[in-house]
Parts: sequence; structure tokens; C-alpha cells
Amino acid sequence: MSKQNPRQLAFLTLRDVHRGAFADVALDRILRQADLSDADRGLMTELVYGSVRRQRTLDALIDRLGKKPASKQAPDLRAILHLGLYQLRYEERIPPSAAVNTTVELAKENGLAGLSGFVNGLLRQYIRLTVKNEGESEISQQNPLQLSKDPVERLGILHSYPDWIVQLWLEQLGEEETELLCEWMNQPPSIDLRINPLQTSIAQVEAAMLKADILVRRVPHLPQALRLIGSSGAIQNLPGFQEGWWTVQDSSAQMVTHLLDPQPGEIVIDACAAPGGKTTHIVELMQDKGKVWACDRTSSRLKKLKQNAQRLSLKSIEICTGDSCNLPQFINLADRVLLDVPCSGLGTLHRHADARWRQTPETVRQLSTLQTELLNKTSAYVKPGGILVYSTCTLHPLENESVVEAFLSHRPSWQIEPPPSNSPLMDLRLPAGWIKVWPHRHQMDGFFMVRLKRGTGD
Ligand SMILES: C[S@@+](CC[C@H](N)C(=O)[O-])C[C@H]1O[C@@H](n2cnc3c(N)ncnc32)[C@H](O)[C@@H]1O
Repeated sequence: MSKQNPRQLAFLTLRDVHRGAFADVALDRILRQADLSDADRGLMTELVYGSVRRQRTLDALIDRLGKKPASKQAPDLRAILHLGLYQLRYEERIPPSAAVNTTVELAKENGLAGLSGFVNGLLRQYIRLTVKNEGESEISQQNPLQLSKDPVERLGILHSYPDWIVQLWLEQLGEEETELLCEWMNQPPSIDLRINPLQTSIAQVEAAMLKADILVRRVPHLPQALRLIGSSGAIQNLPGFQEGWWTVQDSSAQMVTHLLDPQPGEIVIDACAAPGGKTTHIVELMQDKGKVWACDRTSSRLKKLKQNAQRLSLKSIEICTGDSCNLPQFINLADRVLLDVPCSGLGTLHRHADARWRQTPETVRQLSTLQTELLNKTSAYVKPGGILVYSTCTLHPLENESVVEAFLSHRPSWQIEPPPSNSPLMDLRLPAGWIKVWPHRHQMDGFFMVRLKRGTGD
């Protein structure tokens, strides 16, 4: 088997991931050195991300079909079984016989020739249990899993999530909607563009895309958003990228800046700015008039922000590298502060295959402490009468509602402010005043955002 076999490269990537590498970093590293056709790159990417994402379901199948549970299998064998089972269960384009044969080959090529019979037997047993018999209307995908009635366990195993995430969503949504959300987060992510009105118009971008046979559609309520439909190839090759006509940014992230509603001539501090998706949106809405301080503690990410600002030809950004909790020069300075804090990303699990396995209740608690500190400290940069928008791309109340409620409980001069009066965001506002975007309801990334106003009294 050649080194340029996409399944072999997928196996090597999974091996790195099981040793602790981030899935996207490991995949990128191997893909950069690989000599693969576009189709094989696509297959390899799908096999890696799919196997990582569906890990719990695939392990449950190994538990059921193997003699030893998945956790006791040798790591390389487990990765190979994940690849084989993933293809059988989720890759309808691959004939089952091809999935089995190529997986058996993988075992042989990677020092597991003695176990190739076991691999073959386990995969063929899966096929036997799921095959459609004469007269049956559909393949029973659930049978080999023997699911429990307990909703946490059932949804966690069937859709491959840790129990604590399922529990968290069940508490907020109930079983039916949690299942929809679990399914939604296992779909391939969509790509949205945000048009730069200082360089072009949405109609001009639509026309350029149409000419290049790229399908797009507008996103209701978002004046500068276009969603790409179907495959579009490399983003940098799309019309208007070099010219700075647009930025890739999900629709829900675009909403955050509309909630901030920055005005030309103002001073705005973006306290967690890099890589600048929202900073550049702020500047566009201010027509590049005024000053936007882009603060972040990670200089490599700020480098990307500078590149983005350059490509979009935006001038009114000043970079500030360091801890945003400690910027005394900004006290009482800003008309508006955007605080788009680091978070557990539970609203964007579909974009990061391994995120659901990396986050834990403990990392969430640590993030909540950091978010609370950032909110307490950066609120002092808002001048009396000014606005602060707090946002996250997570769906965990400890990082959202709890942080905001604790802040308001000891800051009597601050209050929640409704979205700007003519804003479409009004429709999404919950009775408590904040906006929570649930992906399965709104077809965009999960987000939390709230607009806070500082009174003039202190
Ligand atoms: C969610 S990301 C920001 C994304 C950005 N707003 C955008 O739309 O492109 C959070 C950022 O907060 C930064 N960060 C975390 N703790 C910080 C701190 N104490 N001071 C400044 N930046 C911090 C991280 O480096 C990271 O870039």
C-alpha cells in the first residue's frame, strides 16, 4: 500500500490525535506533505474528522462486537476499527466490501497482520447486523448499539457526545430538541461571508459569484451576509477575496457586532479581538471613521488580525498586545467595548471534530472564572453612558447567564439594554434580555450575546 493512500494517511493522523494532537493541526501537517488528488484529500479529511467526531458511537460498536471493550484494544487497532466502522456506518458512497477490504489491508500494512482476521470478522459482523433483509423497509442502524432508555446515555452513544454535554442540553431544551441539536452538530458546517460595504455591495458579490458558478443565498435579517451553498473550493480562490470584498464569518458572529451597533467617530475597544473577525466588522460599520483598539494577549493571532485589516483596506485599527484585564490607560475611555471572551465553544462543535472530547466540566469552570474577571475589569473601560457587549460561542449557562447575572448583581449602575430599535435581533431576544442562538432553530453557530449599558451615575 502506497504512503499516498488516503486511508493510510487518515490512520497516521488518527494515531497522532490519539496521542494528544489537535485533529485539525495533525490533519493539516500530514496533508501539507501529502500528494493526493482533491477527491482523496476530501476522503481523508472526512475519515479523520468523522472518526474523531463519532468516536463514542464507534467505541460502543467495538464494545458490542469485539471480545474486548474498545478501551482495552491496542490504540492502533482501535483507530483502524474506527476507520472501518465509520465507513460502514456513515459513508454511503463507499461499498461495504471496499470498506472491509481496505481496513483489513490497513491492519496488515501497519504491523497488525495477525489481527487482520479479527478486523475482517468484526466488520463483517457489523454488516450482518445492519443489512437490509428482504421485506424490511430500512436498515436498522441502532440495533448493534443496544441503546438504553436513559436519554443521556442513549443520545450520548447514538450521536457521540460525552454525557455532560447531553445533560447540559437536556436541562435547557428537553429530549426532542436535544436530539435535533446533537444531529445538527454532526453535520458539515456551512460557510458564510460578510460583505465589506466599504469596498463593494452585496449585489456585486452575488453577481461575481454567479459568474463563477458559485451558489450563494442571502441570510434573513443580516444585511451583509451571504451563505455559500454546496462546495466552493479553496476560499482564497473565490471572487473578491484578494480585493477585500468579504470576510468569512458565521451569521451568528455577525449579529454580535450589530448588537454593539458602533457609530462613525466613536472610540471602541475590542478586548478579545484576534483574529479580528469582529474588529474588522466594527470598523466597517463605523465607515472606517473613529478608533478601534484591537486588544489581545496572543500576538500570533494579532498578526492574522493585521493581515485581515490590510486585505480589507481598513485603517482605523490600533493594536494593543497584552492582558486586557490590565489596561489602566483605557479607564472610562470607550464609547463601546466588545468582550468576545475565550469560551468552551459548545456552539461550534460542528467546526472542531475533537472539541467535544477536549472540553470538560472542569475547563468550563476555569473559563467561567476567566470570563468573570475579563468582564469585571474591561467594564471599567466603558465611559459613563456607554455600551458593553458580552459574547461567547458556547451554550453553557456557567459561561453565559451566570457570568452576566453575577456581574449585574454587584454593579447597580449597569443594566441590560435591548438591541437597537430597528434591529432584527429584537426577534431573538429572550425575556431576560440576552440573545441565545440555538443552531438547530436558527441554522447558524450557537452564540450568546448581551448588550449592557453603563449608567451615568458612577
Ligand atoms: C473568542 S476569541 C476572539 C475572537 C475574535 N473576537 C474574533 O471575532 O475574531 C478569544 C480571544 O481572547 C484572547 N484572550 C484570552 N484571554 C485574554 C486576556 N486576558 N487578555 C486579552 N486577550 C485574551 C485569546 O487570545 C483569543 O484570541
